[in-house]
Amino acid sequence: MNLQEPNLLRHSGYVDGSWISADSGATFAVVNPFSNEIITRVANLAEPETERAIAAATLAFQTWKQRTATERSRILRKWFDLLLVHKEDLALLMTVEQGKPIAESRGEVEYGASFVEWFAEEGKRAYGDVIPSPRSDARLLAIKQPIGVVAAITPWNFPIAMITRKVAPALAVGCTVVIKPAEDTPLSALALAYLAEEAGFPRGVINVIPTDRPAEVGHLFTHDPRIRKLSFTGSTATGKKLMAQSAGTLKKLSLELGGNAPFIVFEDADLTEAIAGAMTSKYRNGGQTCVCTNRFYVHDAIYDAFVQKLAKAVQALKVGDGRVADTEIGPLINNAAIDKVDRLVADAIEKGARVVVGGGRSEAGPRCYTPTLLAEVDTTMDLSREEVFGPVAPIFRFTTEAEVIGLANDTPYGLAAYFYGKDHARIWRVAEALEYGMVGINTGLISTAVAPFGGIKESGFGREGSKYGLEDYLVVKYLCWGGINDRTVTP
Ligand SMILES: NC(=O)c1ccc[n+]([C@@H]2O[C@H](COP(=O)([O-])OP(=O)(O)OC[C@H]3O[C@@H](n4cnc5c(N)ncnc54)[C@H](O)[C@@H]3O)[C@@H](O)[C@H]2O)c1
Ligand SMILES: O=C[C@H](O)CS(=O)(=O)O
Repeated sequence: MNLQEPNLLRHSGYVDGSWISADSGATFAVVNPFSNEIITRVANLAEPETERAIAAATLAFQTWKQRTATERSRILRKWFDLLLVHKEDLALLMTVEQGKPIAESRGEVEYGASFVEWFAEEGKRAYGDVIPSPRSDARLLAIKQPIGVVAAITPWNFPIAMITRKVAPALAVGCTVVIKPAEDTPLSALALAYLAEEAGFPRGVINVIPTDRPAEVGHLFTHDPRIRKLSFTGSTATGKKLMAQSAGTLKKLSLELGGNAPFIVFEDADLTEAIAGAMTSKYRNGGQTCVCTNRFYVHDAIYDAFVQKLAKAVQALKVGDGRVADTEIGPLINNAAIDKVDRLVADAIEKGARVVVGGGRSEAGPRCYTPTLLAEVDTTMDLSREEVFGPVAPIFRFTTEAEVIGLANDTPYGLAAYFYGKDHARIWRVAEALEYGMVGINTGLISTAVAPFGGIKESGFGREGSKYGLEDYLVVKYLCWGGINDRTVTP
């Protein structure tokens, strides 16, 4: 892999300002999901090294929180600048370890950097309140303070953005962080740490624990009382485990979990716009995003036209090595992922779904799946309930607004939903009726650092990005200041 800055390819953990090997000397392989080749090996850190990272973050918190928001902002801004200067190298590292097309990797570097830029400024606005006092002899205030040491556990599908979306607000308000990236994609996380060191973050403020032993490290994160906040992005199943494990030390939690996004097309929708939105919300990162459409609901009156138009766009998608400039669909992350997609498609076909495009593995690579479109699907099929996390578009029919709202909400998940239509009154009704944390209206792309990202129900809680994203790393302290009356004056 030819990097302009070879130092960005890191093989060690980053603890207390040092690049360290595992105490045991153990390493684990990082594999290119397209070629199945080992890219490199990385230090396999475990509990002892993690304990040292927590100790370092705890010590560093005492001084980092004393810096002014302006001083912290300047270091975050420098980090943002470095991320953009090294965009090409970071994108190549990401494509090689995660598989996404290089154009999407470049986009993610910019998207991830935008959280650093946004919170470099937002950290200066952790405003409190002066409260009108009910007593003449006292003054009341509410101030905001950093919660403390933050543990961040992040997924493989956005190996930069899911980290910066957490650590940028945490660092901006004065918290320190210990990050456990996904075992599939540690290289992006370690490159982030390298550039953070270059930007001037003091030792112990940022720590990265590469490991293929997530449960062991996670157990320490959830049980150590010095960790005051756990921010997790990943599957709902893992989120539930971590929440239960955190109960003993009552940690503040942010959980960004699984999704099952509906995409509704009403009979008055602009079909061209709806097709464009469908392609974006379904096939980005090969369908491996938490906000990807999982179920399409198309009004009966336009069903055939929609299927025909979407099929044409899906057939044109180029599958292959993410390093090739015009690749649009890369490999799935691992064998378990492609086996799951295979299982869900086979189940749907067995239960009567009609394959319009694709329907099986692609010859482009061992973990490549052909972009697939299934028609005449119904709720007996597993893919109507399970998150496919692959390039598969199942298209359901509906006839009334009430029917489709019921279908769309019939899931334990509540992350993102999308719908296309022109009737203004219906837009309000549907936007308010959908039980999701985020709703795209006549658009298939909603994610930005300036808006609150997050779900409800079993998609988790907490918000990332926007002014709301700052609150997840703050605590409110109430000050009641008595003795205000002038005691030299006799009443
Ligand atoms: N809501 C969001 O913002 C968002 C974003 C990206 C992905 N996701 C969800 O994540 C899932 C896909 O990611 P994934 O397969 O990596 O999820 P995952 O839950 O398997 O892994 C996520 C992270 O948790 C770690 N982990 C796994 N088991 C653990 C344990 N017992 N203790 C501590 N850490 C543990 C992993 O090593 C990884 O770092 C999908 O469900 C997707 O919807 C959600
Ligand atoms: O998959 C999870 C990410 O949050 C998707 S997005 O890039 O933020 O839309």
